[in-house]
Amino acid sequence: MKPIKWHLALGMLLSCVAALSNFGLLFVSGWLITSAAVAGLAALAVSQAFNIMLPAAGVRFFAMARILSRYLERIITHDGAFRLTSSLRTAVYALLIPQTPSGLMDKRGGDILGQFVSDTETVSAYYTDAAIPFGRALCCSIVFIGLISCFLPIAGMTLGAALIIAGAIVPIVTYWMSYRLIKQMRFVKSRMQGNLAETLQNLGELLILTIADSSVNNIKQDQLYLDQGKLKLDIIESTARSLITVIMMIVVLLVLFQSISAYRAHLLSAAEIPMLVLGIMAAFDVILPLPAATHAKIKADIAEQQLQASCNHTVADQTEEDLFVSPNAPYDLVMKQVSFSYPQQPSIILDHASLTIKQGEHVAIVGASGMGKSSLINMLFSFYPLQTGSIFLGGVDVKKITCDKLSSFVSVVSQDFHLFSGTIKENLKLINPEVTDKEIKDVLKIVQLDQFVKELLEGIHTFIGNEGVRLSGGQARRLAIAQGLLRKTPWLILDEPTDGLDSQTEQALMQQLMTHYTDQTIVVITHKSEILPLMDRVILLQDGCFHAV
Ligand SMILES: Nc1ncnc2c1ncn2[C@@H]1O[C@H](COP(=O)(O)OP(=O)(O)OP(=O)(O)O)[C@@H](O)[C@H]1O
Repeated sequence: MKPIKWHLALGMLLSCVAALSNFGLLFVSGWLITSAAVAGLAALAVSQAFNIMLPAAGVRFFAMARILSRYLERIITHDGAFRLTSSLRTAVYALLIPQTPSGLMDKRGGDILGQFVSDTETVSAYYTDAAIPFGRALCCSIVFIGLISCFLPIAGMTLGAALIIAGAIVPIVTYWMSYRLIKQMRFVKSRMQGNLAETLQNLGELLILTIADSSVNNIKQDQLYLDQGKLKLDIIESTARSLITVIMMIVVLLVLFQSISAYRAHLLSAAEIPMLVLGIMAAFDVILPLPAATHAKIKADIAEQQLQASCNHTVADQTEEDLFVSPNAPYDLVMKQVSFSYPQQPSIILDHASLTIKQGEHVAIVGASGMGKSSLINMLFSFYPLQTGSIFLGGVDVKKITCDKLSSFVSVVSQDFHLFSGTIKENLKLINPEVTDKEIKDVLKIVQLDQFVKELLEGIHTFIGNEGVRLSGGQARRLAIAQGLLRKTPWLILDEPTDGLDSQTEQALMQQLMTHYTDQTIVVITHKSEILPLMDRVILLQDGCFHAV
């Protein structure tokens, strides 16, 4: 973060230099043009050679400084904003990941994606779109008032009062008028993104159920609200800008009258009158972007609140030392007096339940639907806190084992497994890059996919589509099991591994697993009674307790 800070400070400095150069350019040009007009350029050059050369050089200097500083400012500030976005995204990602999935339980995928992409961008844009305009306006205003006061103190005071009204009061009123609307728009935008993501994801089902139209209508309505909101914000912003312009015109007129009076009193030369007037106009150049900057600030404030709310959930209270905690062999699982229910859910999944599974055992967990068999995986990985009791793996409380570490000991093939958009081989290599073609062949044989792959024109190089859409449900599930097997962990948990398989393939798959993985602990969560005889032990989960069958 330290190098970025310097980057951001340099951007702010260059932005101020650009604004001061612009002011200097108009200020000095005003003097030069009028001097030339009043005295006649040739006569002036002859009579006041030094005085004409100096402002002319000043004009060139300020013109060059303005171009150069604006160019450098753009490069530095935008580079700074990109760096800020990337470091913010990294930080948000690092905070979001450990919460999975309990901290994100009340959020939708589209929402999280929207937050990750647009909120981080909006917060970073605070720097270019809000911090720089406000910082520049503050710093430069002090310089402008000081300079104008040197020539005509009353003009400096008039400018000061006007800058306070235009640069502080107008933005405060803009903030007050826009905050609620922007907040509501942020909410509607997030809802629309969520709806859009879900509609696209489930388009097939929505079309079959003929409810796609209502989804599309919801999205259209939200878009309409956003368009109308954008129009209102534009009106507020342009009204505020117009108000600033009106204030500027009034100040210009006032300063003009004050300058003429000062000229008559021989306190000011004729050439200094347009210089002050042009200076006043240039001073307002730093105030005009403030209504837009106010909107950027509101958006960044709201985005920051949302990000903080998302990132502040903490799940496992692990310490730095826990990063080095590892289960010890033998990797037996011991559950002691565990009680568990999901947050804000009345049903009790486990009620002071105890269970031991020894390393190398092949165990089936059965029970009626909704009893909480799959939830055991969430408990093992500490995704949700237990109400009572503890779970130990290899003698270590799983609460102390980081998710990363635990997953190097336990592979889970859940019911909602995930396949990547790529080939069969790529999906397997992604899980274990070291895996050889021979190992791939062997594992495909174990999961009963060898024959199917042999018949494919491109074999293991066949593209399976997003989430494996080009495979049947049973084939996709077996590929997911192959992924789990290639992780080569001491523990393998398979949630409904034979769902969607004919009984012959089911038996062949389970037999292969049982004979090839004798050292591995295999826990199968299942409803299929046909595979139970192949297991060492069957455990029934009923009414929050484990029962031997
Ligand atoms: N993430 C979650 N948040 C809140 N409640 C949940 C969550 N996951 C599951 N549940 C609830 O917990 C209960 C147990 O669900 P679980 O999926 O563990 O049951 P199961 O025995 O595996 O069911 P099935 O055999 O049908 O797969 C259900 O009532 C379910 O609604």
